[in-house]
Amino acid sequence: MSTALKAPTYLNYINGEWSASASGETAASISPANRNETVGYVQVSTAQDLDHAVQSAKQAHKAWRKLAGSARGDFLYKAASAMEKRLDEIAETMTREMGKTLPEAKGETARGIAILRYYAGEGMRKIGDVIPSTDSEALMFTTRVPLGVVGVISPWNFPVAIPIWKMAPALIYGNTVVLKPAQETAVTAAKVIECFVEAGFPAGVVNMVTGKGSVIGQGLAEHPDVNGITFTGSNQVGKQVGQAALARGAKYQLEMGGKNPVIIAADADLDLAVEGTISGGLRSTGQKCTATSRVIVQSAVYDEFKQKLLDKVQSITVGDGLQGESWMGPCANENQLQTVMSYIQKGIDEGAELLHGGNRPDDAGLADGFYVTPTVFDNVKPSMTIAQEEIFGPVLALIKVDTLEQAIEIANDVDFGLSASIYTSSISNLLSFIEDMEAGLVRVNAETAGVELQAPFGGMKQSSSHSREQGQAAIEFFTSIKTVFVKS
Ligand SMILES: NC(=O)C1=CN([C@@H]2O[C@H](COP(=O)(O)OP(=O)(O)OC[C@H]3O[C@@H](n4cnc5c(N)ncnc54)[C@H](OP(=O)(O)O)[C@@H]3O)[C@@H](O)[C@H]2O)C=CC1
Ligand SMILES: O=C(O)CCC(=O)C(=O)O
Repeated sequence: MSTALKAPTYLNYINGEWSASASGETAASISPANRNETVGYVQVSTAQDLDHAVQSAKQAHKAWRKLAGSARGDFLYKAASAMEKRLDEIAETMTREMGKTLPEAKGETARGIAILRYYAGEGMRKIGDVIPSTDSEALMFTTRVPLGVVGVISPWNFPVAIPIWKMAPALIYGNTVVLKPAQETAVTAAKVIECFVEAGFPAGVVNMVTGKGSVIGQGLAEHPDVNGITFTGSNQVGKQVGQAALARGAKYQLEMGGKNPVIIAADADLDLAVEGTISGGLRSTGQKCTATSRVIVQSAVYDEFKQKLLDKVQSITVGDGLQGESWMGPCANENQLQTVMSYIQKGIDEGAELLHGGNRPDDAGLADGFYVTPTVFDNVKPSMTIAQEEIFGPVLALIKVDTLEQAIEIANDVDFGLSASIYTSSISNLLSFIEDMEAGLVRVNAETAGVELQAPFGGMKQSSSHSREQGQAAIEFFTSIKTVFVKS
């Protein structure tokens, strides 16, 4: 008799209850470290399930919006405490389901908890301004009201932090939520929702429906009772979501791709720059929208930087993120692995020189996972595909330039504008960079990734719908301003 336990099945969470989809269908969520391991089964939901969740959220909104902000905040504090107790378990599930290493998963879960606490506190902060009226007998001020029902469509690369940095501000400002997490990481999402359930949110305030993006994600974007849609993911899907929301007059917010550059100036601390390039480009297997992808180096230090970078990249251990010795886990899914491999081939075909990696690891123990070795290309021209398109994998493209002006020009010569960094010791270099770089996040002597939850986050150009998430900026999306004029 087999003693192997079947992986658990996770349900939708609708109107305060865990329920199976009307479809009767489930999908296996597998481990990218070993395709033969199933982490859990998740619901493949229908439009009918989604509608039930949206109607529950609409009904619950009536009472939720009437609560004091501090009372809503209490629920978020409780969710944070529930999650803190389960930090290790949730992080381990994330690593098994998505592939990032356990320390990264723990860091992300801790960040989710901190985001919940940050927005819990927002319930006590001001939501308007008094504005002097031209009528001396009148009182004029602004206040803010929630949108209503908010649809959250989240990706697999930050399965805890992204849903939370969308749901927590939505909730604190008085909206109710329907979450559609990426199907790849729906087990981790279910565990996040379990923490909200433990916090005792009223029925219908928080809902989760798992299923295909084309059915549940698109369904949310098109649903007439969903008042706001917040999305993080690919450019292509983001634009579709935005168009669907716009077509029916709903508010939307899109965070999409990046093609983030790091500039290494001739006066940089090269050891620091190497460290930041590796951490920014290769942690999470390069699957961050803020990941470093283009490494633009001044010719005076190009060879020295390249050698130092290679020395470090060669020592990276690729393996199962649950194993302590692994520095870099697998790609999150097979599609992503194939995308990365095809970009590597394109790089070779277009004439870039493959300096390191570019293949699957030859360790037989990794054959069932979606692993790729950390990859460095030399002699990359700014017009090459690997210097223009988001790869979302552990691939660094080295580009040589003579001057800082040239570096910034090349850094800006892409469709995206999410994050960018420079390593330099010169004030005039860093001032030019801050002034001229077209990116929503510019960082000096620090890697391109690394978002702080209390600061606005979002991109320029094709990277976003030009709104900002996180910090106090979140209030702009999740509320509408009401201008009040009172005369006795
Ligand atoms: N900016 C970022 O942080 C991210 C960027 N990406 C980029 O996107 C590429 C593809 O990744 P992928 O996972 O396919 O990203 P997607 O944009 O397809 O997925 C993001 C979210 O959108 C959902 N979705 C998919 N199709 C639709 C639709 N028609 N309408 C509404 N929602 C939908 C997905 O659901 P489901 O998972 O169920 O399909 C998921 O929840 C990556 O290679 C990377 O370049 C990916 C993830 C995050
Ligand atoms: O760099 C980060 O911490 C955030 C990255 C992010 O938002 C994303 O990849 O979607």
